[in-house]
Formats: sequence, C-alpha cells, structure tokens
Amino acid sequence: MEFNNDPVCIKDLEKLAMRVMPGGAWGYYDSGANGEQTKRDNEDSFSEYRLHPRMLRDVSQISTETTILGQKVKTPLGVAPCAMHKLAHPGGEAATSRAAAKNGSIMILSTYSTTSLEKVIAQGNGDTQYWMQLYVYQNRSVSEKLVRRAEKAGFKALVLTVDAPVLGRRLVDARNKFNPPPHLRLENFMDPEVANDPAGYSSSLAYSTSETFGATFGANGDQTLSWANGISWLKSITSMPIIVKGILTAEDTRLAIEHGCAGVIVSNHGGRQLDGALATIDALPQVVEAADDKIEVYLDGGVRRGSDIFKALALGARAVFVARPVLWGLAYKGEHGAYHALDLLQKELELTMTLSGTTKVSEIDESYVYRPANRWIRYAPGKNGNPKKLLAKL
Ligand SMILES: Cc1cc2nc3c(=O)[nH]c(=O)nc-3n(C[C@H](O)[C@H](O)[C@H](O)COP(=O)(O)O)c2cc1C
Ligand SMILES: O=C(O)C(=O)c1ccccc1
Repeated sequence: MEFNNDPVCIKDLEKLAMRVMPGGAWGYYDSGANGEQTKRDNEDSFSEYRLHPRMLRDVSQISTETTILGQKVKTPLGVAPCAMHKLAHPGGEAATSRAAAKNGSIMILSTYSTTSLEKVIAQGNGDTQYWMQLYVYQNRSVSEKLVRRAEKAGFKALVLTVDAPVLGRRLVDARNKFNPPPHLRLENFMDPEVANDPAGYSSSLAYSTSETFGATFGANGDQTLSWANGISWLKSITSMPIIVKGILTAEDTRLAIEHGCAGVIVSNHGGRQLDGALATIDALPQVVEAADDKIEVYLDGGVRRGSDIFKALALGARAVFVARPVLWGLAYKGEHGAYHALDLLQKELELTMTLSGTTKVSEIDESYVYRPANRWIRYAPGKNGNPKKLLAKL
C-alpha cells in the first residue's frame, strides 16, 4: 500500500489495539500475573543490553534466512501460541496463519485455538512451518487425539507448554470478571467424541467466567505431568520433534536434552504465570550454555523491536517468537494488521543487521552485544549460613 496510516512501530500498534478492543478482551491479552513484575521485566531487560556494531562492511545484501529443526526458513521471527485469536478479530487464527505465511514465519498454534488446526494449516503456502502447542489433560486420550490430528495435518513439531500446570492469577481478568464471548468455539474440541467426554472438554466457552475459565483449565490439566511420565509418553504417540516451552534454567535444559527433546523455548509465558520469574533475555545465556549446541534454543517474551530479536540471536537463540504484537495487529486490522506487526519487526531486524555490519543470521554472535554486568546472581545456602554463589554470570 502506498498511502496508509499504519502504525510505524509495535508500541504505536499496541496503543491502537487498546483503543479498538473491548476492555475485557484487552485486559486478557495485556495482563501479566499478580504484580506484573516479570511482564515488565521482559520488555525492560532488552533495553539494558547494548549493541557493539561493526562498520565498513559490504551490507548491500542482507538475508534473515536460517535453518530451524534442519529446515530452511526465511526468518528467525515466528508467532508464539496464543489462545482465542477470534477475541481480537473474526478472521482469527486463519488470518494470523496467512500473515505468518506471507512473512515466512513459523506459526505455533495454541491448543485453545478458535479455528480448527486443519483450517489453520490449510492457509499456509507450502513453505511455512506450523508447530502445534499442547496442553496435556488428565484424560490423556483427549491430548493424544489432538497430537495425532496435528501430525496428520502436517504440523512439523509439537510444543509442550510446561509452565502452566495451572493458570497464573491475572488480577485484571479477576477484576473484570472476564468472560470470553459465548459465540466463540474452541474449534480443536469440536470432535463429538471429545466434546462428549464426561470430563467435560468442551468447545463451548459459554460456561466460562474469569474464575471458572481458569478453574476449568486447571481441572482438566494433568498436574501429575513430569519429565519422566510426559516426554516418553509423547514420544510413544508421535514422531514429531518435541519442543518444551517455558524453560528458564540450565537445570531444566539439561533434563530436556536427557529426555530427547529437540529444543526448548525460553519463556515465562509473557509474565502471565509465575510473577517474579527472570526476564527471558536474562535467562537465555544459561540455557544456551547448558544446551551446548545439542538442541535448539528459542525465546519469547517482550520482543517489541527488531533490535530485541537481534540481541536474542546474538546471545544464542535460534529463533524468536512474538505473541502480543501479532494479537495487536490482528485486533487493528485482521490479516493485514497481523502481517504489519511481523513486517515491522522483520524490517527492523534487517535494519539492525545492516547498521551492525552483519549480513547473515549466522554472523550474529555474542561479540555484537554488551551484557549488563553481574545481572542476577543466584545463591544457595552454604556452610555456616554463608550464601554460596551458584551462577556468577547469567
Ligand atoms: C493472550 C495470550 C494467550 C496465550 N495463550 C497461550 C496458549 O494458549 N499456550 C501457550 O503455550 N502460551 C500462551 N501464551 C503465551 C505466549 O505463547 C508467549 O509465551 C508470551 O505471550 C510471549 O510474550 P509476548 O506476549 O510478550 O510476546 C499466551 C499469551 C497471551 C498474551
Ligand atoms: O492465557 C493464557 O496465557 C493461556 O495460556 C491460556 C490458554 C488457554 C486457556 C486459558 C488461558
């Protein structure tokens, strides 16, 4: 489009989305858990890292192409899984899917999609990778059916979200008594066999209120899920690579390797689960070190600028995912808006690469960033009550 009034950055898009969205839906998208410390930290921490750009290199050709899980992709920027895109726009996940395909971005589809997984993947252009996000239910046959459907439909990886055995407490939703509009359907649960399950896995949101929504989520979710009983079970029902989403520590990264996962997403669920958890860009270095090039490491949370993507790549992320920016774009103008959000970030990444003297993703390494000194030191109780430093640098 030659003449338009599209916002010029993600922050402007956020303000526009806030104006057009109904208050309850806005609150649900925006909110973090409890005091929202982690939600704020995700964004703020990126600003504490600084760039170390190199000059007088031929930057006439910039490529963001890379490989993820061994497959070529146009960009390391992808779409994180989010529940209920139709809260933002009636085009929902189908519109997001077309936007992601147009940008060459991987899309991770939420279990709680308001569009069926088959319809979402049918919007792709053949080049785009789709990954399926999974919540595991007490009735594992419900989850198993979803996994098998996703594999059959052509999803390339399974993303197991591990930071939400129950939902975090979002005060905004509690105050608003947020209630998703009853006409929306969780379309992955339309299968009559699943919908009639006595445990009550329903495609209907009509029963929900802010408290029952969270409670139903908790009541159906399998809180006994563990490294030992989760990953091997998934491996027995699918040949898709398994990626665990919600990892923040070196310890859990090593466990992901031991259990044969293909990758981890460093994530704190956009600050919506455990408030006070470390910002994702601060957790990334310890995860990358523990991953030791054996598995891929991705990151999401607070990415609002191309330079944020660049910083995450420099610290060892193979790809970076965004959630709220895409939802804001969708709320602003459906597919066009969702694409605009991705395109803004994509162009900003290319600009950051150009001005830093890097022409390929593989050139972006730690030498291009300054880390803040002594960022978050972890202590364990030592002898005679003297704390022992566990990790001096993160
Ligand atoms: C409205 C909303 C819904 C979400 N739903 C899911 C979900 O269904 N499954 C999941 O694994 N993560 C979900 N997330 C977490 C995102 O995948 C992601 O980890 C986080 O939001 C990234 O941070 P950002 O919003 O700052 O980009 C959701 C996040 C938001 C904001
Ligand atoms: O809101 C969320 O963060 C989330 O992950 C979720 C997913 C499904 C139902 C409710 C919340």
